[in-house]
Amino acid sequence: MKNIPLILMGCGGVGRQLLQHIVSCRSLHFTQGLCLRVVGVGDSKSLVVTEDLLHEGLNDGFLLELCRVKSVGESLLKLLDFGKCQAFVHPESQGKILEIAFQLGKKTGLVFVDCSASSDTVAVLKQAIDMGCCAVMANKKPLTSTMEDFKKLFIYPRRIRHESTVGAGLPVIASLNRIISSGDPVHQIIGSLSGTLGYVMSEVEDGKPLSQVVRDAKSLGYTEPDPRDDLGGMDVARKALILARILGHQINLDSIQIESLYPKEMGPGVMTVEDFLNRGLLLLDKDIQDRVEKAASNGNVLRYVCVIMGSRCEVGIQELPKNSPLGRLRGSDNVLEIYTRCYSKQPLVIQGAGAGNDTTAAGVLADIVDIQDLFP
Ligand SMILES: NC(=O)C1=CN([C@@H]2O[C@H](COP(=O)(O)OP(=O)(O)OC[C@H]3O[C@@H](n4cnc5c(N)ncnc54)[C@H](OP(=O)(O)O)[C@@H]3O)[C@@H](O)[C@H]2O)C=CC1
Ligand SMILES: N[C@@H](CC=O)C(=O)O
Repeated sequence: MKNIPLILMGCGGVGRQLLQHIVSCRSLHFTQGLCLRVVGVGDSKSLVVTEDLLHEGLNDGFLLELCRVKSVGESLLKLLDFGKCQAFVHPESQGKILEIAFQLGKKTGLVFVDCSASSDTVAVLKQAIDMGCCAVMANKKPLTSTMEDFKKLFIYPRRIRHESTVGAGLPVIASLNRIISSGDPVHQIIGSLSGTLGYVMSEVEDGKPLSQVVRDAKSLGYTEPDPRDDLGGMDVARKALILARILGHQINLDSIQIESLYPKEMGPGVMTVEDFLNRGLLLLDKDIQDRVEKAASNGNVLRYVCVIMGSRCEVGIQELPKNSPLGRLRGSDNVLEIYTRCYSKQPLVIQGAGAGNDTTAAGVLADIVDIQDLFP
């Protein structure tokens, strides 16, 4: 039986869904000769760790209780009542995480799973990789900081997986990597890569106000913790940057042209998330409705589109024929068209659900299972 120990950073919507997938796939993994052993789970404030790091993971009852505790907004420390764990609070927890990486990295290949939405994890991930650990990420921020960080994270490319950073569970990164490995040059990528903006556009087309639709997208688990990351185009820009960097372009976020759907006066430094959701969005309803109606009068729809051509990346709204591949998209679906030498007239097309906790966590789980060859 292959034993894959992992430590989960972030137990919000995606992280908790991942734990539930791990528990419900126990017998499937058993038939595949695999056992995923969750040795620790952390959030922004604390960390819970199994008592016997070398031999035992947190048991399934504990993991399900953890999901319950976090889903009602309680602290991980509450789990001390459940027994069989040690708990640490920040900043002590950071030191503990690195101690575990040092203890288990070379010996077991411990997988760091980043389901946080934080930039802070990059430092831990880089050190953990240096200590022999693997990394699986849904979090885009570590891959979109400096080029130096990006290179350090990929110093052992076999040990890092991040399928869910682009298109959630869709096989975007795997397909692109196969194209690159085969030496087939990528000429252009065009896509609609935001589940939130896809959902927003198609619901506004159906006559619903933007303010309501964004709140719905948040409760469906499509948005980033701050939905302005989605509406401002930053989340799509991060995905574009990840794709461009995989293609070998050494660029940064500031080289990407980004169109925002909200003005600077509603930015994070000015309004809280709650204020934006309750007050700011209402002020945007009319403008977006007018734009959608104007496009409809031309037989068109609005889509938030990402274009990568060489090292040039742009993300923004385009008015497109209703019957085009991007125009036909509904709900949170993403679509990506990859044009290469082999796929020149007809692009390789990847389409399907592009957001949501279930599909994203499934993508993370598949990544963890995919690196099993590295484990004894
Ligand atoms: N939802 C989706 O459809 C998709 C999401 N993703 C990505 O998945 C990630 C998670 O998203 P989601 O679950 O919705 O986000 P949530 O906001 O629901 O959860 C984020 C979690 O990360 C924790 N956290 C914050 N900072 C740190 C830190 N420094 N160390 C450890 N944990 C930390 C938070 O802690 P606390 O509980 O204390 O706040 C929380 O538990 C994001 O990066 C997102 O971009 C990717 C593809 C699709
Ligand atoms: N907020 C993102 C989630 C996936 O990355 C989106 O809406 O696409």
